[in-house]
Amino acid sequence: MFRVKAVMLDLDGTLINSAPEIASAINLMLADLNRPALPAKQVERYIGEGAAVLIKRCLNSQLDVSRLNDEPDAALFAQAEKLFFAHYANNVTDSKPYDGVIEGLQALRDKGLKLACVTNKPEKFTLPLLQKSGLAEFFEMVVSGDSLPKKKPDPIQLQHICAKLDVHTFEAMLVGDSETDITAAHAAGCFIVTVPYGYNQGRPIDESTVDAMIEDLTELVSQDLITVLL
Ligand SMILES: O=C(O)COP(=O)(O)O
Ligand SMILES: [Mg+2]
Repeated sequence: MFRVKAVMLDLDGTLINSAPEIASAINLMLADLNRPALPAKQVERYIGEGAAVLIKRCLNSQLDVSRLNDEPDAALFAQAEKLFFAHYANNVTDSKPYDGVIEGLQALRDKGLKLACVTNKPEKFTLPLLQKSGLAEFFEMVVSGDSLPKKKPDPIQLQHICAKLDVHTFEAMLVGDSETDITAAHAAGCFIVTVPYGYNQGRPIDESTVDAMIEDLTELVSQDLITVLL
């Protein structure tokens, strides 16, 4: 049982199953660059540290795995980023929430918790996606990957949200799907709960690094994991 005033929720892989649309936009980008398409599951493994890291990994995917995060040629990267952003703008709002998300958010809000969305996704994609999927109304705050000078795994987004919501970080919980979320939550000093269905670079979550694991968002309330601090 965790005593909190606020719950922060990751977006890609926690609230929304965005990998299929991200993979198709990536493959349209690669086609424009005359490069071979990547399997959607491979693109999914590159998600989690923002658009720039995703694009770099896709451009480096033919190289030895140890060079996945190398800096590609700057002109090539700039061209790829422009193409990816243009293609992703066309399908970003097609992505859908996972089962249990709407019900889970409703139950958290009904308990009187303050809710915020924290994502490494750029803001120009985050906001339309939240609007179109019907999730925007649940959040008092949304902090995207380019809203602040740094993003997860840095704790700055979580610290910023807690300061704005007027809660201590130890009175807040992050619900996420990846080691990026776990590292950020540990650094901020908030609780971390994970879902198993998202994008953790192809690895299962290490249970010993989290406060709890849930199958879907409804379990936060149905399993009595949260007590609301007054
Ligand atoms: O855009 C990403 O890299 C991942 O976004 P997330 O932080 O919502 O999982
Ligand atoms: Mg995520």
